[in-house]
Amino acid sequence: MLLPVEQPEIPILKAGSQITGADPVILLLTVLLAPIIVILLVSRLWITEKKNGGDSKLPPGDKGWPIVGSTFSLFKPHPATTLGDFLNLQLSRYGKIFSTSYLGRTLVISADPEFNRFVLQNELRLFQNDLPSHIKTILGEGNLSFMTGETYKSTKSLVLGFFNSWQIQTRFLAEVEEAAKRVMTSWRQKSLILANEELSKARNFIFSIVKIKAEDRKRNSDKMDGKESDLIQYHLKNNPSLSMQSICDSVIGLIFATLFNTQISVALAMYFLGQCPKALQQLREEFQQKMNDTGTTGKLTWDDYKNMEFCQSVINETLRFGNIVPGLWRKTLSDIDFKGYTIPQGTTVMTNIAAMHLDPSAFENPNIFDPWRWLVMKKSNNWMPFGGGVRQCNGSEIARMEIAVFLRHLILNYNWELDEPDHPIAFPLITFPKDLPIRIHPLVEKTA
Ligand code: HEM
Repeated sequence: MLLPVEQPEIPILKAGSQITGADPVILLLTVLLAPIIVILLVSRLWITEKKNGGDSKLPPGDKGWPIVGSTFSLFKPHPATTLGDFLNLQLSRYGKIFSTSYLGRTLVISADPEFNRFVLQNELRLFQNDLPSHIKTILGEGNLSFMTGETYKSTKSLVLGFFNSWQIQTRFLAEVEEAAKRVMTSWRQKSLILANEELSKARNFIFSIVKIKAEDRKRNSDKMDGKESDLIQYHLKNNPSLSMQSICDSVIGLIFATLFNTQISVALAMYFLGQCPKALQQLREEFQQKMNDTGTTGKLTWDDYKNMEFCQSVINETLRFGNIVPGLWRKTLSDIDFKGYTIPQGTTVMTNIAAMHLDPSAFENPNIFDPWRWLVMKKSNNWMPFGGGVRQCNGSEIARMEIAVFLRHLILNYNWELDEPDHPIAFPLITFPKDLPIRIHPLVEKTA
């Protein structure tokens, strides 16, 4: 029987955060400045409205408070497997495309798959990436996601195809297996682990391999033999105008942010599978069957990985229900007409991927972790964990393979259960507040 995954209440105030007393000077200043602030807020909002040509053809919606708009409601932490109160309310009031505002700017939010595909497929022509600054700060500069215009186009052309090449897939597979093995072996000495923290060690291990390679290339850039055996060499050969430092920065920046997504995906899969023993058992049987079929010494091949149907379904479902990237941010480059609405040039648009993933009209019982649905439906227009259009994730195949490798090592070697309640929170990046404490029990039979 499938059980809905527990959706806990999220505490808003932390202990010790209450206001304990009021300074008279601050009170006086507040009274004097309050009317000025209100006038500034209202006029700022009015100016913004004027600049956007009025609201007449914008999708309907609630603008929230002056200047701050709906910022606090929009970014309020909530379980990653839900949409949160704000989005649920707006979607039920205004439908799948609605307007709101954040930090004095109009924001259109869409849960409509047709509109979202239109937005993502018209990147660079009608839309441009427009991440909020706090997300940029969290992810770090030097990331391809923040580049726009010509810089983006030339950098993208360098990485395009590279991540999907046969060579990188097979080479990366060996490195990921090594990272998974190291981490899992170290667990043999423990019974209680903080899974998310442990997985970040694997992420750092993979990251350190890239860093060592980048530094090695930097020292030996004049001795290159012309073979494009990795991304760093590829950059060196094909983009000689880029400085060595910026090549290293871009590769490191790129890998660092993206490895976080994979780390959290594995943690999410462990969390979901831990609550769904039937799926865990079926996955274990598939892994064991594959090992028996190939008679290998435990090493996973690319073909094995591709042919594990239930494992692929578990990954699809984890990416749907976990909502690792809940929304993609864009800005309109011209006025956009869609379904009777006009969205003025310069408006921020958020394609809300989480709302598509949790839409009951697209997924039956969307609040249930049900990997079996993918054995039947195979694919869905509403499933977009890797985005779409030119910015679609270049590492989707590598990410899926990494998740499969980690799950395989984990499931063939351990049983586990949650030691105390924890739940993935959208904060805005996904986090487990307690780092996912799990109790592990080594299996003695077949190991990988
Ligand atoms: C489960 C893990 C991952 C998820 C859910 C994920 C998701 C995404 C999403 C939604 C985007 C689109 C961003 C946008 O449109 O603004 C993206 C972009 C990207 N991802 Fe991933 N990603 C994952 C792992 C990876 C990995 C492991 C790599 C590389 C090894 C990678 C490389 C990239 C790159 C290079 C882009 C930028 C594409 C561009 O801006 O043109 N991703 N990813």
